[in-house]
Amino acid sequence: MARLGVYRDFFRHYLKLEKSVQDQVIEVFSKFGKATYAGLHLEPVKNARDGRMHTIRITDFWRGVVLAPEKGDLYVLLNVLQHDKAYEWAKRRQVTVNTATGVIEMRDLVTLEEQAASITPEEVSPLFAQVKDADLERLGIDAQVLAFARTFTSEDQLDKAQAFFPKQQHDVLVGLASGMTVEEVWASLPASMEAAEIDAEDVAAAVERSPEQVLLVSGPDELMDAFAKPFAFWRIYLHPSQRDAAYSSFSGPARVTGGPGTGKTVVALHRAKHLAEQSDEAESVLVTTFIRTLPSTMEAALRQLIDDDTALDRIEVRHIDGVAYRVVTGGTGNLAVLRHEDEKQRWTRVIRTLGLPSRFDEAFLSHEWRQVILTQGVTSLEEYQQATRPGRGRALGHLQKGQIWDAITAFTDGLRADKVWTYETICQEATRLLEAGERTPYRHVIVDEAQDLSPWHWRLLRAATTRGRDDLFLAGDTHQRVYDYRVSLKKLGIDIAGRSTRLKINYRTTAEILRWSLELLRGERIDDMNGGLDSLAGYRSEIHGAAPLLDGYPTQVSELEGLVTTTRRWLDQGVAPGQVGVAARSNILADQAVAKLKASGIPAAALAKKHTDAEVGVGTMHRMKGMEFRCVAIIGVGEHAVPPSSAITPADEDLIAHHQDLQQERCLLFVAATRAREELTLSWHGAPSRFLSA
Ligand SMILES: Nc1ncnc2c1ncn2[C@@H]1O[C@H](COP(=O)(O)OP(=O)(O)OP(=O)(O)O)[C@@H](O)[C@H]1O
Repeated sequence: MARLGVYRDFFRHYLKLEKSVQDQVIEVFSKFGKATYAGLHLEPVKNARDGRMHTIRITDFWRGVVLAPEKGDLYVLLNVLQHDKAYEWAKRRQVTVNTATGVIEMRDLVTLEEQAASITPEEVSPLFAQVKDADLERLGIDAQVLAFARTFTSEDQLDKAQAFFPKQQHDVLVGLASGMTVEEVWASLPASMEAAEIDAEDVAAAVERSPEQVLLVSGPDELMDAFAKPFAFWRIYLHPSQRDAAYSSFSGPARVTGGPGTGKTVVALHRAKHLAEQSDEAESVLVTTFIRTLPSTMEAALRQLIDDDTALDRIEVRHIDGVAYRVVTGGTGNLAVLRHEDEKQRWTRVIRTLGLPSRFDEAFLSHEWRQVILTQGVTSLEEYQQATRPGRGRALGHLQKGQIWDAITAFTDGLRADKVWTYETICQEATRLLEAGERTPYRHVIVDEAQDLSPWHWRLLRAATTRGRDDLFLAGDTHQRVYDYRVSLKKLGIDIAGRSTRLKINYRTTAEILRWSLELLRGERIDDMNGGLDSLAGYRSEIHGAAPLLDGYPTQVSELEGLVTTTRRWLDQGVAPGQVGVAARSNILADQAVAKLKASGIPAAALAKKHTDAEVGVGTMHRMKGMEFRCVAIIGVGEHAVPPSSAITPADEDLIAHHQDLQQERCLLFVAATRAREELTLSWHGAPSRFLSA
């Protein structure tokens, strides 16, 4: 009986096929197991560079490319393309066995040879001058790739070679070019083997050794499952820099940074797996974040990633506020948490009772409490008088600080007396309890979207984690910060010096969408949470597609009509409704979009509610955090809506806060735009947002 493997890279391409072709792919291959070679109707490809390339009929117009090793009954579905393209693709490709790891690898042999022939040697110093041939060979670089790589003088040339080099060899070269040592790259290779054990001719054995590249399915059910959740089966293969960040041992806190879509969450998940598999205590690994929607998706992803139930049980995935809540309640009982409206009323009462001047209104006081008092951990008037107020431009005199301190004390005393809490006070209390106690609940803590945590969250995590090797691991990107907190990790006792990895390849978004999105942040000075500035230098995508579409409309009614047309176009192209995301700056507009789509017969639901794969997901830009969709429409990007004036401190009131608010709004639009995998549209009515004018 024939056995089938699916090349993992194909899953990404599969998503873009029309639904009818997708269905036919499943139909053809679900019968695969029952067939013998003769019954498979595999056609050899004439003039192929690799004689193992075959094709199989999917429909009259589409063919699957299948690798059929000479020995055995194992076949690998490599791609599905239109008839002529399938033959052309198969003709050019060659499958070989990597000499260091024994896994299979594929190259576009024809392009590689053409490119190699067109090279004129340059006078500049070569990119890999420091690396010896013997080391490159030990890392699995074969003679053809080695000869070509020796001609590279820039990372740009190496980038371009990605299109035709074998993936693992390319990854090795990228690792070396980014400054990793030969030993570091060697350690990052998935299970390197002794050269003597590798039979370069035995492709079937190599396929068996390549679970990261080929998903071997045991029968039609598993095949259906894989095609029903293609992303899950495709996300496993890690780049050396990702593998290094996820699987290294660090002497203290470490972090991974990188622009949107570079796989930081994937790294965080692999790190959780790695630490849990190594650990021997129950529930000793915490995975946490400030983004409400993330814990459930991360938990589901961990279940897919980890087979061992014992390791899985050692991991707790919890929202950061939930971590604090559990420490304070001890896991039983409830705390009364103040609603936003009630907090406002309490501030108003305090202002009235103390007769504060009108400039110290409820918004000012709640900001001062969070941004200065809680952020710096101020506990007395004396400390407050000394405290600097970065980001709070309005100067305060001694007397005024006294008034504000009285108001804030009255507010917090009131909370205590009435036994009501805010998430901040729960966090403070949890930290106090942990610092006073003898045991820390976690041995390892992994934080995703770390840029959005506040100083009191960091204090809590520091107090909750046993200090030592691999204690804290942060994944984040300050270019995506959409909340107010700017922290210095070092000042909070979290020193990541020398233990930071920056990822550069965006696996989600096309180069066209990325280029457009990056323009939104051009010239912005973005901090790195560690006293310096962050940079996205070298950040890139190797996937290509259409440029974003920008559309202005005369009225909101016509703009929402436009949204319906765009969404229909995507659905007609075969995009599943759940793979379409609609983002708006305000909840009101998001609700209107849901209503309009539904009234037009398009299934849609708010992302805040339980949104299924059969519905277009609509939400605020904040809600889009950490998500991804094949197609994204950002609506209402008008002059007054993005940024909304309510979110921007007036310049004459506080210039620093004004600039920070504007930057945060730009980051928010950047986050929404970079959720799109393939297509992005932005629309507005009236005049466009000032962010679009660049
Ligand atoms: N090595 C890889 N090969 C292929 N796909 C990858 C790889 N790493 C990550 N991806 C895919 O790229 C997408 C983005 O990954 P992920 O969500 O982890 O990125 P991120 O850096 O956390 O993004 P963001 O900061 O925008 O939330 C996902 O679809 C993921 O499966």
